[in-house]
Amino acid sequence: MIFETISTSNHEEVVFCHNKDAGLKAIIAIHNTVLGPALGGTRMWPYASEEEALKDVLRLSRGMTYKAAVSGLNLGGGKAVIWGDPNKDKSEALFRAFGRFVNSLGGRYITAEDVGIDVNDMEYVLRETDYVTGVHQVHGGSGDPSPFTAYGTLQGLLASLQVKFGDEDVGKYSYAVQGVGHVGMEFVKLLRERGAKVFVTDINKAAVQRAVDEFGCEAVALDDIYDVDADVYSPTALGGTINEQTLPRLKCKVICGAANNQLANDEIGVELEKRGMLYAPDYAVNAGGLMNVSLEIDGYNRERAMRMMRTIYYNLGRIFEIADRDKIPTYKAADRMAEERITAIGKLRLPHLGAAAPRFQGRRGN
Ligand SMILES: NC(=O)C1=CN([C@@H]2O[C@H](COP(=O)(O)OP(=O)(O)OC[C@H]3O[C@@H](n4cnc5c(N)ncnc54)[C@H](O)[C@@H]3O)[C@@H](O)[C@H]2O)C=CC1
Ligand SMILES: O=C(O)CCC(=O)C(=O)O
Repeated sequence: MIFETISTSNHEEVVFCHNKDAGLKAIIAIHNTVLGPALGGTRMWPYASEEEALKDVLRLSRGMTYKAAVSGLNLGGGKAVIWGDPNKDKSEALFRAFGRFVNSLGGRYITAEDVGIDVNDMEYVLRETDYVTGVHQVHGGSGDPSPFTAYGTLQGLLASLQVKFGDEDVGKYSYAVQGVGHVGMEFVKLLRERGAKVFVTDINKAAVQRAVDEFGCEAVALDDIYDVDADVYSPTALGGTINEQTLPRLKCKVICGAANNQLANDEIGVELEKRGMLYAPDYAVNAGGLMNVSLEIDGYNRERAMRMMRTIYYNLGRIFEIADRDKIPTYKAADRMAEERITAIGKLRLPHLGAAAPRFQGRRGN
């Protein structure tokens, strides 16, 4: 059953990590390393079952392959999940045990933050392996990638507004933002700074209150976010929120947010197209964090990172052009762009085997 699943999703390697003393149950999935080592964050979540955790890590790691490819990065796709409650189960031992597993892969997989994980957790991982990014600036790292992901999402939004409305006046439009965590809070701040009307929701009531008090957003109940009459829906929490149940409720003209795996399935992408809703493919929009942490490999440079964020605008423009040219939905255009690059470069290079391990210039003892 597991081999069948892995073979259907075309993964290279899936590692089940277990350490009883540390209470670690984690899965690292390496989807594809044709373009380079697999870089992708670690998610900590109280999954209902092992199947759910496996399904999540497989989808997320595949998405990373496409994200790196479409963004022009020399990176493959991988991701990890730790099965646990981020509010209760974190410890130094847990993250160090996890770090050892990451290290054992010799640089084929490089980790970073995702949902439920912050820069302090990566501090422990760094004690066990160099193959971690998004580490504190004191170590020569780039810190929390979320503000970059949010800024990159803004670039994707500008490209989307341009295509849909013919202008890039963020403040003229209204937004329904689902999830005000690390990325979402930064994103609503950027929207409000530009004068936009912003509706927010989150399961974390304190986060919603902060978005209201500090940034002047309007709170809506969790499920009501799908019914809000806003121009743009921004999924910035977990994946799969655009599905058969929510689609008929959405009134927006543009979908542009930072969450990974927003579409429940490909048919939803086709349906969005039919309904004239512009879908900005998630992995192209939310690549800012990946771009930012990837710069740690050669020596982090913030100015370079900010310049890279702008490429998201052009990547989205290219995706929309392909969709228009080939008369295909935007999700498919993004997939096509990514797959063409992997195929072309794959003909030139063999899969990354760890021989040319990432360097991590300028960090710690380097
Ligand atoms: N942190 C980063 O740089 C990147 C994050 N992403 C994606 O962006 C999304 C958000 O990531 P982060 O902000 O880092 O995570 P986070 O854990 O800081 O924030 C997620 C927020 O979503 C909320 N949430 C969970 N389920 C919800 C629901 N059903 N309805 C409303 N709110 C809900 C949580 O309470 C939390 O506040 C995730 O899908 C992640 O994979 C993608 C690229 C990079
Ligand atoms: O931004 C990060 O934490 C690394 C990249 C990543 O995991 C993602 O883009 O989902």
